[in-house]
Amino acid sequence: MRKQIAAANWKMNLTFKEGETLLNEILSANVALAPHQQAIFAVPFPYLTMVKSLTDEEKNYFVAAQNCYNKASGAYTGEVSAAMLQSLNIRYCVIGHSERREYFNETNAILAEKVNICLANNIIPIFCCGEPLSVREEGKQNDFVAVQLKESLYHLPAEDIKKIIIAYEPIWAIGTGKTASTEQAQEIHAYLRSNIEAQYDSEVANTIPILYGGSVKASNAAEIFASPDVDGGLVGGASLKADEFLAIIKALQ
Ligand SMILES: O=C(CO)COP(=O)(O)O
Repeated sequence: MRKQIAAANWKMNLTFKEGETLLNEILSANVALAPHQQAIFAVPFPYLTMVKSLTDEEKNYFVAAQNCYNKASGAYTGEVSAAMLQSLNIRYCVIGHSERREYFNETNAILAEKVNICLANNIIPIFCCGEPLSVREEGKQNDFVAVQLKESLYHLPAEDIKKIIIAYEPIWAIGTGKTASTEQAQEIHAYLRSNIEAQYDSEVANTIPILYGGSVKASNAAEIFASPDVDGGLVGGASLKADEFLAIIKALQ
């Protein structure tokens, strides 16, 4: 059975204390997750050890970094390496969020390096893809995401790409309150899976969880997650409120 994942992306929000309070509120609800379900909290670097110490991996609650650098180590002031994350036993890292692509000029080629360095350090990339509004309006979204996968993931052998989580986040739906319709999400998730199958095989394609991101909230999560090729969500704004994110965790199928 494919993993079903509710992933919180706190982005650059919350003080340490606010983050700790939010997390404690969520964890104290003790929502039981089935073996194929996971809740993952992608938090700012300074909060990783706090979140790591509070989340119980045996109960399928995990912490993730939001980024790492594409070089192993050295004179890169201000950057954080995958090896550093591994040394904190962090198991997941968001790679290629559209905000990083846009504001930090992360190209598909750089993201391929980040994917490689994560895998080399036993960190599972949560690889983000998704098109801007102009591309959606032209109806070219499938071609757009296909290039993102090809240039950042398709150099990987089957045994490595199988470890990855993909998050499809249409840029026009991020933080806008506008979600892709259930049909739009299912359609492009099915396309992503068929593209992976064409490059690898159906076993690989059916193993990789594909999360939807973009204005997921308590009121729409269950409907979005019900689609056969949507395996959960990567959630921004609604992950900053305990009751909202708890409802999203409970909406996992
Ligand atoms: O970017 C996102 C998650 O990574 C989505 O953000 P929102 O849920 O705030 O739209």
